[in-house]
Amino acid sequence: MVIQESVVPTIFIDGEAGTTGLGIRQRLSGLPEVRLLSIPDADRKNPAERQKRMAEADLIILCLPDAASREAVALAAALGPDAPRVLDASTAYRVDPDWAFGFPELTAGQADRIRAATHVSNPGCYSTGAIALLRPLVEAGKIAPHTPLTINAVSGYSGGGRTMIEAHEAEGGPAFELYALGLGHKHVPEIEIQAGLSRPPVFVPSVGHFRQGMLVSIPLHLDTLPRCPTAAELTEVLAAHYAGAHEIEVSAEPIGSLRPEALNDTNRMSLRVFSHPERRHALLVAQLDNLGKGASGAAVQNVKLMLGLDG
Ligand SMILES: NC(=O)C1=CN([C@@H]2O[C@H](COP(=O)(O)OP(=O)(O)OC[C@H]3O[C@@H](n4cnc5c(N)ncnc54)[C@H](OP(=O)(O)O)[C@@H]3O)[C@@H](O)[C@H]2O)C=CC1
Ligand SMILES: CC(=O)N[C@@H](CCC(=O)OP(=O)(O)O)C(=O)O
Repeated sequence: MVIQESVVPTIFIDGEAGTTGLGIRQRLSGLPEVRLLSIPDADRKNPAERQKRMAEADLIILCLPDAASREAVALAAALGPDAPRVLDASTAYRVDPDWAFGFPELTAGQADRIRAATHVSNPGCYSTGAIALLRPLVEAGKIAPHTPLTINAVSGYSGGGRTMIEAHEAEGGPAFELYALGLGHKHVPEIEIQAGLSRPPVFVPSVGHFRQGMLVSIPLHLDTLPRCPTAAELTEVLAAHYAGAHEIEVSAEPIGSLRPEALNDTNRMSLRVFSHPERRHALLVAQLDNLGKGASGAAVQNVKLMLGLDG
């Protein structure tokens, strides 16, 4: 394809040297439809140099800690009419009503909201799995919004960014650990709001000594849900909701175990419903790459929507 230089949209990734930034850069570098601006390593934390690149960009992607993201948004806004559009990978704006939530498969019209938005917030990795499982079931009336829910999840250590990667790879981290045991993990608000719940779920994340990959699981007592649905009914709702979604598959394959790493280096997510019908127990499970559909892959999906490259 021959693309005229003048119409090629320009992107600046603020935080391109970090885990998520690098993943986005690698994915976008294969796209001839965009031009990537870069910043010398010595300047990557220099606000004036970053702002100079923002002024040249049509879209900036922020792959920074929350506080630095907020600073970057202010740097971009200060450009006034020349301000670029913003896609933020941090937690800072995921429940801000002025930002579009960057999960195109969330609900009808969400992809169009992302296409039209000036400010888009990329979902968190755990949140992506939990919201993908819950939102269609809440919308279909299978799970009542006030249902007391618990979400268990395990992530590879790359979910903790450079610091956790270095700790696990240099010093050898724990084989497995529960964390966020104050039960105040930063993803709870976005899961509650974007899944359409009216009661915050108990969220129990954990990290294992493997680089990437993730499982998010939600146990259900089916007889506490409206009209006691079967697992097959829950699967049908999910399958219908994601029927046209390229990155999300709903599997009914009968398997007895699941590994977090199965979808590594893809942008895909698999959703499953397991059950014990006599006990009326079910388990919803999402399997994804925390660095793929959980971060950089999702960001590139949003970039394509924002720049009209998804056709
Ligand atoms: N890892 C994951 O699975 C996911 C991460 N995210 C989110 O993406 C964002 C980035 O995370 P991740 O890539 O994992 O983290 P990393 O720590 O790997 O990368 C963050 C990058 O930002 C740089 N940075 C920090 N402060 C500034 C600043 N003031 N100005 C410019 N650059 C700065 C860091 O530099 P230095 O290292 O030198 O401090 C580093 O290169 C976070 O908000 C995270 O919550 C979202 C989904 C999943
Ligand atoms: C293992 C690990 O530490 N994971 C990170 C979540 C990473 C992620 O996807 O979330 P954000 O985009 O919201 O940072 C954590 O629990 O804080």
